[in-house]
Amino acid sequence: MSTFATPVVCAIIEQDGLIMVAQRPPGKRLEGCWEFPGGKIEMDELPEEALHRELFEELGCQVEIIQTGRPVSHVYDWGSIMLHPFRCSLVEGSQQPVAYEHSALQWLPLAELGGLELAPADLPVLEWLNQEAAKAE
Ligand SMILES: Nc1nc2c([nH]c(=O)n2[C@@H]2O[C@H](COP(=O)(O)OP(=O)(O)OP(=O)(O)O)[C@@H](O)[C@H]2O)c(=O)[nH]1
Repeated sequence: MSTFATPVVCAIIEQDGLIMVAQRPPGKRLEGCWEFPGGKIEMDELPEEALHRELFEELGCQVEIIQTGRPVSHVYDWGSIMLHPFRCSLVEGSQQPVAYEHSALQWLPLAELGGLELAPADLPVLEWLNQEAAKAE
């Protein structure tokens, strides 16, 4: 197995106190798991550029970045990823997200995300979100 970690971006899209999660479709790795939308960073692409591209392709929406999280690494049996998380909001006038590539989308309060079957790499991201929410209280 390669020791190179595939760089991936994900967006935590927040709206009216809720967070959007997307369900991975059948036939893909981690089928049925919930994730934050995003995807692999292409060669010569900045993480932020990948984020905007992936969200437009997958959900047809445009976002602005509220906060950049520390990248987290995770080793799957098929290889490693380095996941770059970004807290985002929809820009004014953006289309509401549409599940062009996922099985389903849902908007949930942060406290309910822990009850989902999340992609394992997302657990430290959830921890970060909980820390940020605690700071904001
Ligand atoms: N987009 C996204 N991907 C994630 C998250 N957490 C996580 O482990 N991943 C993994 O990071 C990779 C993201 O690449 P992708 O979204 O372009 O994946 P893909 O299904 O087209 O490719 P793949 O089937 O080759 O993995 C996937 O292997 C996915 O399982 C997440 O929150 N968002």
